[in-house]
Amino acid sequence: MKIFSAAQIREADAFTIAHEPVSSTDLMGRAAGKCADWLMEHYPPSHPFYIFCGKGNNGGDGLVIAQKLLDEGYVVTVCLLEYGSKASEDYIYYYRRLQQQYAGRIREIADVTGFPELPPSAVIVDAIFGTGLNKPIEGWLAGVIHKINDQHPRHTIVAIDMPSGLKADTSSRNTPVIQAHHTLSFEFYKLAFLLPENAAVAGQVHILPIGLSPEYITHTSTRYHLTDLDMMRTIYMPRTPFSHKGTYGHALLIAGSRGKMGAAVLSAKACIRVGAGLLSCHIPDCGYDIMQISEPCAMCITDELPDHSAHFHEQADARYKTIGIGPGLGTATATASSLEKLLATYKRPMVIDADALNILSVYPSLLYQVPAGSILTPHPKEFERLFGPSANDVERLELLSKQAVRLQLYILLKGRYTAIGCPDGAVYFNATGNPGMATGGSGDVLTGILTGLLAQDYSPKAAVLLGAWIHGYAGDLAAAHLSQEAMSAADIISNLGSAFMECFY
Ligand SMILES: NC(=O)C1=CN([C@@H]2O[C@H](COP(=O)(O)OP(=O)(O)OC[C@H]3O[C@@H](n4cnc5c(N)ncnc54)[C@H](OP(=O)(O)O)[C@@H]3O)[C@@H](O)[C@H]2O)[C@@H](O)CC1
Ligand SMILES: Nc1ncnc2c1ncn2[C@@H]1O[C@H](COP(=O)(O)OP(=O)(O)O)[C@@H](O)[C@H]1O
Ligand SMILES: [K+]
Repeated sequence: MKIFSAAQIREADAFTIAHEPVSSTDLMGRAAGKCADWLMEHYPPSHPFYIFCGKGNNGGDGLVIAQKLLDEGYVVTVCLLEYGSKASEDYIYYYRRLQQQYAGRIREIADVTGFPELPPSAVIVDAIFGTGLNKPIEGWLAGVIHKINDQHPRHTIVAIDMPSGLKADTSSRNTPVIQAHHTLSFEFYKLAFLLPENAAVAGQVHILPIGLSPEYITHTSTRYHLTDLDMMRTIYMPRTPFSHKGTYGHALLIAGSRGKMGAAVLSAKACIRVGAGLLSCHIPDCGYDIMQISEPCAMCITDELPDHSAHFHEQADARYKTIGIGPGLGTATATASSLEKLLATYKRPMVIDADALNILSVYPSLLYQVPAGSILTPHPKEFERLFGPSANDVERLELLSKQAVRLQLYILLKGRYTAIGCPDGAVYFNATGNPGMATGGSGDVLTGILTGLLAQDYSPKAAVLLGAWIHGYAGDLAAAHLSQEAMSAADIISNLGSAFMECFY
């Protein structure tokens, strides 16, 4: 799914109005009508509604919602915020209609003292500002936003299109924003919903299709995308009947050190579970029994050193379709030196994670030696060590995209919506996964998955998109069976089979 900017959403709106054709008044009626239907499906008429409206088209949506709820017998109070701006034409149209039938339900608020007392079980609808927000909210309007947020523990807050105060494409850090329980957003995810810094504001996001022009959507390009199952089904490659283990590639995993062999085992298991043909693991001598017993499907090469690895560059030759390096590896000087030698000779796309990334952040010139098309998988702290700090999440995404282009790498920045920067500048957000995956070892599993997919001849782009998806999907199945609390990284691996079955069989 493409993620459009506020300006592109306005264009989509105008294109639809011109080409469907449909009047802008009717498009508002259609869009807001969907919200009213959603509200009536989720809240019976025993809930009194308080609908706060600005004077633009977001406010117009609020007026349409009010009219529909009142027509259906709901108890509605419409709070019009009078902040001096000129009302939009569609707002005026729907205001007149509401005024004719339900004048008694309308209140004007021009000051925070006009904020109503809310009865128990009231539902607040935030139709103050949407994608037309053009400056931070200040003065008494900010007071209203705070008053609404004060109700958060007692009353449900449903935002229309955007929580008011939230900017669609730029950071809204340290500005007043509605904290909604639900956001009913039209047609598209907005970038703002996917940023960790906005975790507290949008609540559950529900995308309501409103029939914006499919032609505009298809032909307009965007930097940001959200992955979905349809996209994954175009990427997934079923195994072929006459194939053999050679068809699916021989991967080399370089991982583990004393006390961190678990990371290597988790990666190895995941690599095998996504279908790599063969897996060899380069591990320190102390890990030999651990690996052989834990994962009999993997072959082992032990380093000359007992506790960490420093000779893996001697192994890393063209026999291997790809290499995954980093989980539990340690950052000893000898390990760093072996990584430097490996990067000087091995030229196929590989997966670089954890301690291998930490080594790169200490020796940044090595970043230029990483084979083009390789996948780096930093969590936010590792990303900052590699590429420096950012003032906010939007700037960090811009940095992600810029570095992916500059280095011609895929950079997978982990999080709730893992963001994948591509060498062409595009950024894909992964839609699967849950907080149960915030547990040691989840990232090691991801490294194994990505390595296993690259081994099978998935292109780096296909591997990184599918890998992030199936990792999160398996995590979601694990959480559904076990709870987010009880699941472990090993349970992500156990659920990879069901994830493939559900998504692709
Ligand atoms: N996507 C679609 O296709 C469809 C979209 N639709 C809806 O349209 C919405 C966008 O509507 P929009 O463009 O009229 O802007 P909106 O968010 O109402 O804000 C404008 C108002 O806010 C004011 N204002 C802004 N910032 C302010 C501030 N900080 N402090 C104070 N005032 C501020 C601004 O005042 P001004 O600056 O002009 O004086 C003006 O009054 C969109 O989110 C969706 O809900 C549907 O109806 C139909 C299909
Ligand atoms: N709240 C969350 N929602 C979705 N995915 C999550 C969440 N928290 C963590 N994850 C995923 O779990 C993995 C954690 O990786 P990482 O931090 O490297 O863990 P570790 O180093 O312990 O293996 C990442 O793929 C990340 O996207
Ligand atoms: K809103």
